[in-house]
Amino acid sequence: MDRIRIVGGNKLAGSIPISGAKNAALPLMIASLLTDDTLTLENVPHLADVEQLIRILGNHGVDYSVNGRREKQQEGYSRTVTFSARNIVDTTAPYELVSKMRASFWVIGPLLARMGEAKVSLPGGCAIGTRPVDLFLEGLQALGADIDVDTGYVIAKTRNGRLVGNRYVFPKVSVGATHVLVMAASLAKGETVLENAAREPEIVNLAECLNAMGARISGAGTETITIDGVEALSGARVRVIPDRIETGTYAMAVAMTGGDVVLEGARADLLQTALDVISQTGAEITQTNSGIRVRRNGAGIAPVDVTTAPFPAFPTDLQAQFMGLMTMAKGKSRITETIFENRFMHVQELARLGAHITLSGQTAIVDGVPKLKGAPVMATDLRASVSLVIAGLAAEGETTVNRVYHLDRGFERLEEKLSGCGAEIERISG
Ligand SMILES: CC(=O)N[C@H]1[C@@H](OP(=O)(O)OP(=O)(O)OC[C@H]2O[C@@H](n3ccc(=O)[nH]c3=O)[C@H](O)[C@@H]2O)O[C@H](CO)[C@@H](O)[C@@H]1O
Ligand SMILES: C=C(OP(=O)(O)O)C(=O)O
Repeated sequence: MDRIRIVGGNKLAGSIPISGAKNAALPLMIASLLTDDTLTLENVPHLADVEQLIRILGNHGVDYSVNGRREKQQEGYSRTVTFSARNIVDTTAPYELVSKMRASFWVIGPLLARMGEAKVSLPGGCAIGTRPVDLFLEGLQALGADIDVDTGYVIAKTRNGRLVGNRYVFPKVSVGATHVLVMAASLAKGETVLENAAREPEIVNLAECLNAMGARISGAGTETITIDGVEALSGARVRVIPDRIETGTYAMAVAMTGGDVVLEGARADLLQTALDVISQTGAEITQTNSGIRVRRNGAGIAPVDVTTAPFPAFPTDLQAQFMGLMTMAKGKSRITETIFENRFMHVQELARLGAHITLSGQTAIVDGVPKLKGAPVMATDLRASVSLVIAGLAAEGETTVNRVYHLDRGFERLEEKLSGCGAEIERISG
């Protein structure tokens, strides 16, 4: 199993290209199931989750081809990928495929809307909480689907071959359930109004994609989304937005090690709350023509309290990384997680590097220390793993991060991007 070896202490300086967003690319790829035409996606990141979803879509009959590459771009960087679901050959998404990645459950929306039926295994994914699917099922039922759950599978059928538009109020904000209902309602008969919908930029990217395919969606990015269903969707060419979580992660790395880095292609409007918080810790953040510049000189890291919440608030997917940064703050900070009940798996690993953190329910109290010391660590999920990388970059001596497959789910060429800015970081295979 691969490991990442880091020798900490170097400031970061230079530029890091920000990849296409994993969490936007996945729903856009799934949207290809809604049409028998070709959907071309630009800026698709080269990640394990993307490869896994390609396998899942392939099982339903989706062909794909990689036909474009940015100039001077090396193998493995974000690329243009074409998806074609001319014939759906299977409406079942089996356990063996779906259990590896939560977002693969989302195929239920387009399969049901286009084919009138879907049988999809209950999902797996990162070990960050129980992650039920009740809102998906309730929402699809509101659009007229009959749903059964049997032997680990959700079996969904339309009554007369087509979903029917309706008003649905999410009892709780859910990114995934919003993606699924927006996709499903696009092909439903009549109008759907989704209230208390997720407002994440990835929802906006999906709505832009569906509208380019001929859907009639308004209000994406607000809490009320209106979808006027159409009979069929066509192909389109759409660009995946830059990854706001990767952006925030590298910004926090610079805020922790010190230095001066331009995050090429990053968009501040996708993570303004997180950038404001990083500024409060003492880093200087400016939007430039080419991206976001992050600088921190010798001044110490100021402690800042944060609470995760749905967009536009501070994202849960940056909570672990921010905790990494706060381990070396000059004082105490409180980090409260409100989205997932078990997203503190990094706490005990950060402690191995010398961090002082105590947990009180859903709040972590981080008592900053003047220095961390390298150690072998491992994490059980994607963002927790990268928080250990950030802490390792600032720690004295050598840190080895095990279970790199978590990082490969969501960070394209992580060690290359960081070593390009002066970090001593390498992958050790085997
Ligand atoms: C691939 C992808 O885009 N993943 C992101 C997506 O996950 P995902 O879409 O799974 O997250 P949700 O927004 O659905 O989850 C938010 C909360 O709602 C709960 N819930 C959700 C659905 C449901 O049917 N019932 C229910 O109770 C969840 O357990 C969680 O407590 O949004 C999360 C919240 O920003 C991010 O951390 C993930 O990185
Ligand atoms: C939790 C995440 O992904 P998933 O929803 O696929 O588990 C993530 O991207 O941080």
